[in-house]
Amino acid sequence: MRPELSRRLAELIRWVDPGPGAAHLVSDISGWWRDPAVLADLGPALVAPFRQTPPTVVISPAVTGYLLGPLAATALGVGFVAAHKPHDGRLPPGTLTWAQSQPDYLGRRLDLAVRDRHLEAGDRVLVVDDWVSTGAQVRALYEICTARGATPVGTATVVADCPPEVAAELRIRGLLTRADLSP
Ligand SMILES: O=P(O)(O)OC[C@H]1O[C@H](OP(=O)(O)OP(=O)(O)O)[C@H](O)[C@@H]1O
Repeated sequence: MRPELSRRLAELIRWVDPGPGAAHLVSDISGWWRDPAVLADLGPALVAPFRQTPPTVVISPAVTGYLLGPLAATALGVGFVAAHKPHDGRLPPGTLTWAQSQPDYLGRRLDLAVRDRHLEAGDRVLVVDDWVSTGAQVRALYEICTARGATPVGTATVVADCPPEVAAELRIRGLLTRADLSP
């Protein structure tokens, strides 16, 4: 099942020219959600490496992470926590824990925020995202978990496009690497 899923994930990516001045093509991964077999298989495949040390909750950053995190959480039978990227002065309600990321793949230092009441001391947290490049956003989420007294157990991602030492340090497990993809 795993090689078939990997092949379909790679097939379904489209590469798009984002417009004038762009240095390279960007990926359009919307096809992953349009394919019913991929949609059914993604959650179980993402969480498989983490079943022996079961997480108590899944967390994902806005916005594409919100599409994948609940699939992974459902596969594990645990809940899901949304990590917001506040913009336009709009914040989620309630008491929040924040972290600012290191420069991400676009050089952005992003603020990430999680509602305190959804992460508890003792939670074992699995981060889920579609694509990890520098690991900056993952690292910020690990900081939030630690600040709440929770333990990040690792990151499940579709594409682990980060240096091996980053993947090892942050315990990132991906279904694909850049080498699996084109161009
Ligand atoms: O490893 P990093 O350098 O931190 O980059 C990876 C992150 O960047 C992308 O999200 P983006 O912030 O572009 O938001 P999106 O999901 O709305 O596309 C991607 O979905 C990851 O969350």
